[in-house]
Amino acid sequence: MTSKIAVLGAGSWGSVLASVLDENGHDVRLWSYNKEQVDLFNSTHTNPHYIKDHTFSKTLVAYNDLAEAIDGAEYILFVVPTQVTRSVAKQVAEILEKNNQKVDLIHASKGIEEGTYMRLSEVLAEEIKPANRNSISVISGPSHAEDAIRKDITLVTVASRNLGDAERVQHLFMNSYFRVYTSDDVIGVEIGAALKNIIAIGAGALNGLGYKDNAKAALMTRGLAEISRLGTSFGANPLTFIGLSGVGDIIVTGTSTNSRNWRAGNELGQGKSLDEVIDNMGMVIEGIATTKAAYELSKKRGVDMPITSAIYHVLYDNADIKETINQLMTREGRSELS
Ligand SMILES: NC(=O)C1=CN([C@@H]2O[C@H](COP(=O)(O)OP(=O)(O)OC[C@H]3O[C@@H](n4cnc5c(N)ncnc54)[C@H](OP(=O)(O)O)[C@@H]3O)[C@@H](O)[C@H]2O)C=CC1
Ligand SMILES: O=C(CO)COP(=O)(O)O
Repeated sequence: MTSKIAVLGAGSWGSVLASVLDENGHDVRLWSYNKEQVDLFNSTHTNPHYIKDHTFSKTLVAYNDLAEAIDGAEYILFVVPTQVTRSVAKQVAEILEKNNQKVDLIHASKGIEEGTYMRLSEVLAEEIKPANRNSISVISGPSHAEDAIRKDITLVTVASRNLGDAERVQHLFMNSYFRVYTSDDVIGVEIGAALKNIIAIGAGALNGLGYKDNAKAALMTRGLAEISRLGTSFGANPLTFIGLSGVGDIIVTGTSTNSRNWRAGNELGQGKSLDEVIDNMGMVIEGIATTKAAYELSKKRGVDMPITSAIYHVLYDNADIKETINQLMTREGRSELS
């Protein structure tokens, strides 16, 4: 069965997810707020700033008018950067209300909203009234756009409070190279997805400083331990953190030069300033804002997150990275599982 799906955000991941859905035969409308990008996409079927050397199918059409993109849609998939999701959701809410339209919501973004410390399913629930929405799902996992667009094997998880809703979303995306598992642990999937970006920045920084495999494995493992501590404090299932949205995503972003978060950390480790790193990337580095949100959240909730705290001080207090690592290494000894 085919569905009408609006994909909001035509950056790296939005255009790849739209392409997967288009290939699966759905009626997909890809929305971008950038008119030039939409015109280029529709005339050349390319999106060169975000996805290099790829021609998209002619059946995938981009829209610049949000109302046109979501008119008649059964599903709306949000793939804009975390910190602008609320503003896009407000625009969507207005249109849905006016149309008296009810949709299923999905998001694929990885972050925590600054200031409110909310997960994105919470942001969507707050902005879009129950009269205009059915389910809210999150799709997440180890999935670099650069690999998925080449149809490399990619496995992700879709989480929804109700497993039946997750199963419907699973069927939208599943194909021979894009395999989707279901979960009802929305909290765990969203927290794993958001916080792995902090660890990816750390792993990149270690690389930039010349540290080798032992150090990176240590950071990723202990990083996952503190993500899991924060997640379970909110009621997440601890097993989620050894799944695709936990260890899976830490492996892919903590070891790959495709990761913007890893690359940002690597450049910081090599001595570049944060402003230089952000200016050069030209794409969203979610881990920067999420480090601040997670650091503040850990303080509020009394959850020990030494790695997040160390990365926060490097990013926001200009702390020296080597000195910060030294402080982590000379902390009092403790039991691994405490
Ligand atoms: N890239 C990947 O491999 C993956 C990314 N993700 C997640 O997907 C989310 C999006 O990332 P990604 O696609 O990579 O990011 P990109 O930076 O590649 O693209 C983001 C898109 O959102 C647009 N945008 C920025 N601000 C606004 C706004 N206020 N309103 C509307 N659109 C806006 C950008 O436009 P412009 O650049 O013109 O400002 C751009 O088209 C992130 O949370 C990321 O963590 C998840 C899995 C994989
Ligand atoms: O989340 C991702 C892959 O799973 C993409 O990570 P980056 O945003 O660091 O590129």
